[in-house]
Amino acid sequence: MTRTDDSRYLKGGPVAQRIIASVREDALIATAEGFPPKLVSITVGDTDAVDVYVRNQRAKAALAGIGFEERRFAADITAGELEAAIHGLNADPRVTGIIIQRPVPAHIPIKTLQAAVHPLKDVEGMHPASIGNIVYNQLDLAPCTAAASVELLKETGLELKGLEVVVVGHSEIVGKPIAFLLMSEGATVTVCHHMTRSLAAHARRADALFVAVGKPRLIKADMVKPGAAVIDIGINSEIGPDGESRIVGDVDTDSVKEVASWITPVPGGVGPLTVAILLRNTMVALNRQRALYRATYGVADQLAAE
Ligand SMILES: Nc1nc(=O)c2c([nH]1)NC[C@@H]1CN(c3ccc(C(=O)N[C@@H](CCC(=O)O)C(=O)O)cc3)C=[N+]21
Repeated sequence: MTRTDDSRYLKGGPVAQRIIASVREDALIATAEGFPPKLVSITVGDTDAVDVYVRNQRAKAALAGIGFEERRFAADITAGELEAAIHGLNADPRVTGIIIQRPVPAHIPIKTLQAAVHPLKDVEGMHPASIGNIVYNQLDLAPCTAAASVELLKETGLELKGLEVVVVGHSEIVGKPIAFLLMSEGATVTVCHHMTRSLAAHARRADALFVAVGKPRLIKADMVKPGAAVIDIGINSEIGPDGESRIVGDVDTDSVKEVASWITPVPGGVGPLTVAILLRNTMVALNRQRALYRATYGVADQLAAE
């Protein structure tokens, strides 16, 4: 490949900046109209990956003109107490969106908690109703990492209709939503997982290869079709040769970038864009709430706008 290294990289930063600038415009207008958006992040216990994500949410929410509040709960909180806190946030009209950071301690049933978040405030797109909407092709509010991954594929300019896509990983928060989002775009999607018999045979067919399994450097150059787009969603920490901890993806970037036409770097790829999509989802949630408010109370919104 004669292209410079840099041009192969699908960087999340520039796309995230574009999205955050657009979100900021809408957020400032909504705030001026008396409907300031506010995102509440729920963390239970302590995990590094969550702290990194929350830190970036706080920073980017400030840039986007969206209020941000982190609710931290001790790891020994009961599911009932947490559910009560969520219902309190559901009922609070000042709260636009609620995200429950994963993982939560083993004794907390995450699916029950996720379903406790009101669908109108489900800015992660993980409520069963939100996932159902994706199956019905309503894509304006999708799980953030999945939506960020598809957004980066669109940056390649590849025609998605009929595109041969392989998704490695079938998690409910990333792999499965990516498959549904891409099916909605007309792609031909294969989903691989730990029971798949020959991962390499499937991966080598892919015009676009999404990898979200949490295994450092799982995908090697001989598993990638020449010219493919490779979207690396892995966020693995490992100790580098200098003894320092660093973040690496699920793709062996140095070798794969010699075969692929596009590859997302880790860090600097899907991660920053995930945060921007979360903020865009917060504005989608606000607009849905205002539409419901208008439909329910009619003149109330006009009065607020005068
Ligand atoms: N309900 C839920 N949804 C999530 O999407 C979710 C979660 N829980 N729990 C934690 C993981 C982790 N996660 C990250 C997102 C972006 C970066 C990110 O911005 N990474 C930057 C580097 C950040 C830095 O080093 O400051 C990058 O890749 O360039 C990191 C981690 C989302 N997660």
